[in-house]
Amino acid sequence: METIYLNAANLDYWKKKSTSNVMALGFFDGIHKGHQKVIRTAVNKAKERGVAVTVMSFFPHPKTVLSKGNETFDYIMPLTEKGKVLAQLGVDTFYIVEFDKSFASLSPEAYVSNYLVDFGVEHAVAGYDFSYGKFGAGHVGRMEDDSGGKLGVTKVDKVSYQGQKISSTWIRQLLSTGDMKTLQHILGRSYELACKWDGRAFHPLSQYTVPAPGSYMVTIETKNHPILTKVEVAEDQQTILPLEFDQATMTSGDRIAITWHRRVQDHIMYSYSV
Ligand SMILES: Cc1cc2nc3c(=O)[nH]c(=O)nc-3n(C[C@H](O)[C@H](O)[C@H](O)COP(=O)(O)O)c2cc1C
Ligand SMILES: Nc1ncnc2c1ncn2[C@@H]1O[C@H](COP(=O)(O)OP(=O)(O)OP(=O)(O)O)[C@@H](O)[C@H]1O
Repeated sequence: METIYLNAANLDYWKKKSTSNVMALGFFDGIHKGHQKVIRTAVNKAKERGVAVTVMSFFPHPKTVLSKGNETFDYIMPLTEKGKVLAQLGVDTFYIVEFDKSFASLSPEAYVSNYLVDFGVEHAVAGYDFSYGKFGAGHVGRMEDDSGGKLGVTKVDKVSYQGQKISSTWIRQLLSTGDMKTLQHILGRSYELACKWDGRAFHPLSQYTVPAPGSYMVTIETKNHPILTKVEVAEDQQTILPLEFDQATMTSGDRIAITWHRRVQDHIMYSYSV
């Protein structure tokens, strides 16, 4: 899979390089089951048509740009990780548009014309609530008209879990309460984050969100093999302490994947001597 960072300076170059494709649209933080349905729909449409499948996302998140920098934003996964998951789902090209004020102020029609039609998109796929263009005024129901009939559009219906729409916002809430079990259901996989080991504790790499402080069962990649063990997330949520494994198996400075299974019931062990 090729990853292409688009901005005003290189836009024309990449337009010329593009070929016919089916494109999935959205920010896709966390790539949960709703996102997966959008992307799989695009992959299937592209296969039917014998063209490439592309994803167009943005960076940074629109909220950080449109809130005048006042709002902090917790990313669920960095772009590199997003790219890996998209590649596994069968995406050929991953476009990341630099989301700045001038891009945000494009009219819905200008966005569809300059970023979809001009990029060889013959069919676009987005979820039922995808919005685009200045003030988020464009929505998936009018995209075909915004393109002047030049592209077809598939709108993917809402994917829910226990009656609630699966969303990146919900993932952030589950991380903030440490509910890794529900998170597993809405991601369709266990939550994973990459860390560095400093000889004493793990520290998350940037653009991951660490679950709420507490104890968790996790799988850690060590030198030789993955181990199932227990860790404690400290109050600062930047320090993850191993509770029960042989620290000699770790190599300092490594990029280590931690897969989160469940929160361990907080309890105090009393011992009595009689
Ligand atoms: C060209 C373009 C312009 C946008 N302008 C605005 C805007 O002015 N205000 C806003 O709140 N969101 C704006 N957005 C963000 C969208 O409304 C939406 O949040 C974003 O495309 C992510 O969609 P998703 O959350 O469905 O993935 C814009 C998006 C695009 C693609
Ligand atoms: N539960 C869902 N069912 C179907 N489509 C979805 C679902 N969630 C997101 N999508 C679609 O996936 C794409 C990416 O959406 P987006 O990144 O806004 O996800 P989100 O989970 O809704 O995020 P947020 O919680 O920040 O609004 C969009 O086309 C959106 O419509």
